[in-house]
Amino acid sequence: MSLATVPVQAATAVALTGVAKSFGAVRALSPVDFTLRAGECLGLVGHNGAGKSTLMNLLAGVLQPDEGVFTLHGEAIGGAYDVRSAHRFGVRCVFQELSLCPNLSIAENTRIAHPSIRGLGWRRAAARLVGAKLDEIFPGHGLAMDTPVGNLPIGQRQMVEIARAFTETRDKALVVILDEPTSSLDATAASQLVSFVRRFVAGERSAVVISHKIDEVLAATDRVLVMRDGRIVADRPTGAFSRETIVAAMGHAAEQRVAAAAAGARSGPAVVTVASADAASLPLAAHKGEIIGLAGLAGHGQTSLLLRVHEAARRRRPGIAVHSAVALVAGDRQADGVFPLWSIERNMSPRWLRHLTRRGLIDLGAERGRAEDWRKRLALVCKSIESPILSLSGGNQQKALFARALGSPAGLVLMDDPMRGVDVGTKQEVYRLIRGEAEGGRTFLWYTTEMDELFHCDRVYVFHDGRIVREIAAADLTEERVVQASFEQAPAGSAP
Ligand SMILES: Nc1ncnc2c1ncn2[C@@H]1O[C@H](COP(=O)(O)OP(=O)(O)OP(=O)(O)O)[C@@H](O)[C@H]1O
Repeated sequence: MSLATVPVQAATAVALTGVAKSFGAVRALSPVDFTLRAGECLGLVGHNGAGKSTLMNLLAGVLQPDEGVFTLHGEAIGGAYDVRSAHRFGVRCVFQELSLCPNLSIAENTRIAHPSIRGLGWRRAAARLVGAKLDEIFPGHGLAMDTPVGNLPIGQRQMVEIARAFTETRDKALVVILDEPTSSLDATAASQLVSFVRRFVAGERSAVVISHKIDEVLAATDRVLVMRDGRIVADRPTGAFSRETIVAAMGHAAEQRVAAAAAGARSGPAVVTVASADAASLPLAAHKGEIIGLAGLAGHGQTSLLLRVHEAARRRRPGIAVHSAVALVAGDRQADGVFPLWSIERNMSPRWLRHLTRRGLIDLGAERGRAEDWRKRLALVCKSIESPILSLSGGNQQKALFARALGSPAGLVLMDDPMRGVDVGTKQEVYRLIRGEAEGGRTFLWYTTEMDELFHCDRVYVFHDGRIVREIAAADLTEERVVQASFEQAPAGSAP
């Protein structure tokens, strides 16, 4: 990187001037100028693969720029800039692909990010610091600091990653980057985080929020930068944007709500039934052609139900009957989704292969053709579908998982909060696809933490504490009903 001093205003916390980054032939970032002011919460939005994470990984010292000048808190960086230098300047990052070690406890993971916690009793000190931060950001989180992180569901892991980034020792957190911080949080935790970030920047500290949840960006930020194909294409105070103008600046067509509830969808045969576990839980049934939403606070049994149904398709599970082949779109793509050493194409095709086999041999041409078709349908941004899956941005990896499930012949598709990190334009395409597939007779069980997505469902089951406490038909669905039911201890029957 070429280094020189650039003049900056006193209130500028970060100025990156003319920074560019390529990965081989992929130009991830054209030279861009980026500034972040002290006391500001900046929203960074753009389509999947626009270059948001790359730009922030440069600021976090994870990647080195090909060219450009860095100035932090008025000081021009005069040498190599890496993760350690970023930490010294108070730059912290909450990564989209969580960076916690699964075999270590919450306290031990905190120590890794904060080397100044040392000496006798470091574990207790780390537990106290991160525990206090969790209490401050997510009151009522209920986490024990000696729990191995790998035992936590993804939403709680995301909370730990966030609290760890904001934890302060003698090293202060001055600039915190949050890359898709609420992608696995339910609405309550997400709004706790937004309130905390507003308090955080009320002093002279700054935050950058990367998100595909546009309403959240509008609520949390002071200014919004829109990126497109490695460039910054719009930079305005948040108040000067609306949801529609942000979506348009990203290069997406205007959003349209897909018609909900296919009339009479329920009349088909049951594809899956789950008996009630006890008197405090309702049974579940999904019929051919139905889109069934699973709602409630994160971690209240929705994912575990999907996994039990998935297992029941292979071997008998008490109380669950599955009358179809199943495909799963994993929500925790790092743990359950991608095959990290395989190409994009190979990651898409495992569920299709049986149908692409001729005389015991895989028809590679057909596999390639189908993968190319899904690449186009989902606007997957990549140089080639033969590239490694890990060369894709997070949202594009998620699209490959969609292609794997939707391209399979399975009659029942299980979706575990599958839109994590997927951009607004692709979501619209996927919603249309799901509705079209349902009309063609496919059944969907769809757990989502995004309230808006429940309105694409024909019926919704609300979970609390591992039980189904409410069934709501599309016609009766309101946000208030879902929120109210999320805190119910026992079934209240169908909505009136
Ligand atoms: N390690 C890598 N190797 C090759 N290409 C990469 C690598 N990391 C990122 N890219 C490419 O750089 C481009 C920008 O990716 P980036 O992750 O910055 O996008 P993004 O805007 O954060 O997307 P998303 O919303 O999906 O997270 C993409 O085309 C991506 O495929």
